Amino acid sequence: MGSCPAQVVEDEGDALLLPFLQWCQKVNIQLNPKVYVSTQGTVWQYGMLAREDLPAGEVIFSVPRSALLSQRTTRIRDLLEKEQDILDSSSGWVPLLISLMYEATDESSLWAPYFGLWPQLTPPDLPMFWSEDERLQLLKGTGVIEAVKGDLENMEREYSDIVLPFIRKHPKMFCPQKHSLDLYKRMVAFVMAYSFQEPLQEEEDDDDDDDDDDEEDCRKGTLPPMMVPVADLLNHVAHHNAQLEFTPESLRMVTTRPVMAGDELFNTYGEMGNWQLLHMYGFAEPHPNNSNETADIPTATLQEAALLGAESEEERAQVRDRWTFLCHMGMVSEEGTLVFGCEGVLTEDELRTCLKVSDYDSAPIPYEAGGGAYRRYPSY
Ligand SMILES: C[S@@+](CC[C@H](N)C(=O)[O-])C[C@H]1O[C@@H](n2cnc3c(N)ncnc32)[C@H](O)[C@@H]1O
Repeated sequence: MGSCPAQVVEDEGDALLLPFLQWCQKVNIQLNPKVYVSTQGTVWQYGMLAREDLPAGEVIFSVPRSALLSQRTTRIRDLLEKEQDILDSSSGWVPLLISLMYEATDESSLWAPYFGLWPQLTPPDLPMFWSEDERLQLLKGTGVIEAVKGDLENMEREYSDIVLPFIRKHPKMFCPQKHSLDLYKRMVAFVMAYSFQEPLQEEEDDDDDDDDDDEEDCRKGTLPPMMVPVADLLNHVAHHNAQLEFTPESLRMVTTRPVMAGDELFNTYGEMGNWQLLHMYGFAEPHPNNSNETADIPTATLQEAALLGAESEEERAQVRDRWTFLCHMGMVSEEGTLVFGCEGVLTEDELRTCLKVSDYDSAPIPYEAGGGAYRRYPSY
């Protein structure tokens, strides 16, 4: 499958691509010659396109695990392991973020040609970089405003409470001027929009030397995110035509349906509505392309509506009492959300409960279950 870099770069005008593709060859990332990387003919900057027709099931590239950039592969891996107790955080992203700050600011890093694709390490234009006024004006009524508020608070707290003390403890390797809060935020944006999270394997090999590490990594029910060069050049659409597969030796991007010559190859970043895409990736799919689109209504809004509909103080008191009771029971919460997908309600149990709380207990629920739990995102 391997091919020389010049075969996989179409727009030779892009001076950054060729060194990156030469690096890919050096680290044994195998690119199928039937595809090429380009900034021309893609939905957003870098992307991958088919040079020839591709059948479903074709491997378009494979990335050996040694080329992944994670807290396990960075040159500061031993230090991160030694300091893991002070690097613990609710997001679980701190070790990767420190690894990225270290590798991205060192020209001798193995991953320097990878970071070289984004000069000045300019992150995508996520709403977290917009002004608060812009967010309030342009994103009113979406979940993005609250989500970004939480992200910014988390980032600032994590940087001052965990990252800065770590940086000061290791002055030979880090300095606060270079490894600043601004750089930290940009790295968070890269992790948000470019990283991958490997699904947890159900069975662990008992003899595996890495068992203790894996246990540590899995303690929050997910493995930590990692950077996957080349895989992160693919853009996303809901109706995607490729997806990433994980094998013990490598990660492989495989077509999920036939792709015609000239078409862009699209990965899936997950089943996400437009507000979630905007929050995490800074774009939304034009209507009606996003088959994962949802309308999300905070459960608290339903309670407010029930209170407005109550006709007496006694009825209002009843609504409040029932709501408080169900909050105590853990059946609804102030932060909960009702999610309506294109095909039906994705949070049917919560909707049923809320309607009961809201004194509409005799009303039939006119929706079919949409199937599947509402996908949650890391609180970043
Ligand atoms: C994993 S990167 C993909 C590579 C990216 N095109 C680049 O040039 O670096 C994810 C970013 O690509 C862009 N992107 C991905 N899919 C997109 C789409 N369908 N429409 C617009 N932008 C998209 C967004 O800026 C997103 O944050």
